[in-house]
Amino acid sequence: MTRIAVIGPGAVGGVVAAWLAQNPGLEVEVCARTAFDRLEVETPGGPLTASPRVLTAPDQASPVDWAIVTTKTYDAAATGAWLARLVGPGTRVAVLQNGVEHVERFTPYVPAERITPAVVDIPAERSAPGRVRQRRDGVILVPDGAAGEAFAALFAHTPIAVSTTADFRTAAWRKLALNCAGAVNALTLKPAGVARREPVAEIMRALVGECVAVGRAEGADLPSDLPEKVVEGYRAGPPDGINSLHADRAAGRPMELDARNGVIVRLGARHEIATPVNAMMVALLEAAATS
Ligand SMILES: NC(=O)C1=CN([C@@H]2O[C@H](COP(=O)(O)OP(=O)(O)OC[C@H]3O[C@@H](n4cnc5c(N)ncnc54)[C@H](OP(=O)(O)O)[C@@H]3O)[C@@H](O)[C@H]2O)C=CC1
Ligand SMILES: CC(C)(CO)C(=O)C(=O)O
Repeated sequence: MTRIAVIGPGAVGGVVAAWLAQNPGLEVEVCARTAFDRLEVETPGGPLTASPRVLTAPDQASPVDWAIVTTKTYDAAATGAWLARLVGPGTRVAVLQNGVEHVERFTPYVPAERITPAVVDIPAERSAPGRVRQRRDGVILVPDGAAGEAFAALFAHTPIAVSTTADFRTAAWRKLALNCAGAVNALTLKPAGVARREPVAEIMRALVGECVAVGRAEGADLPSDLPEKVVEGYRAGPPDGINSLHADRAAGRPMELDARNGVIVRLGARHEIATPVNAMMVALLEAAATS
């Protein structure tokens, strides 16, 4: 029996835990901050339920085969307290978060060679603890190699397409390009359809243009038409789709501003690349969130 702990069963974690728990060969538990009875996920194919064991304090945890991190990037320290109990000699840690610093964020708690970074594209929204709407079956990308393959195998029974890539860096920067544009939704508190306004799309293109410049300096292979492609993607998707930065601001939670826009400014400064539009978004959203 493979033991899996999902740390942070929110939107992404709730989807992942519920799907993994459908395989009787996997023993799934969730490490939660807020307790709930069971997971109820509205998937593209219909309702899905699961009743994994719910742990609410790190001292209830013991070593597992896989620890899957699905907390927000700003909750890394609290996640580290779970990892201290969950990681034993054979444990692998998969980090399913946005941004491009999956490994750096967790090396204070786990050796880098134990960490499998993952790019997650599963749009999901949480309405209450344990209740999630999964908008698409979704995709997860992990690096080539034994750990990536073992992680992908965990999802073989699910409709989530998990695959490995030889160029994880590029995959992560491509996702960051999509996410940095989403700051516009958090600022306006308007879902994806706001991208249909041309002046708003122009701001999104500018955010992504800076991301492309910095990503290339960091070694990612990013096409010049990515800003346009990102806008097209927003316009083609459900107009009422709410990204997780927007969801955080709307709920009064902290936002992953540093991981999604601040990182472009930080790494841009290292390469002497100007990033005024991302810096402006960070400044405005920080100010908007401060009472
Ligand atoms: N939502 C989406 O569509 C997508 C999100 N992502 C990325 O995935 C990551 C997770 O995002 P998302 O699922 O939206 O986030 P959510 O806020 O929905 O879920 C995070 C969960 O972590 C829990 N948590 C916080 N602190 C702790 C703790 N100390 N111990 C245990 N659990 C804790 C929260 O608990 P509580 O219930 O108490 O708040 C919450 O359930 C982010 O990096 C995000 O950018 C990537 C692709 C899509
Ligand atoms: C782009 C999107 C909505 C889906 O994968 C996302 O990454 C998020 O909400 O954080």
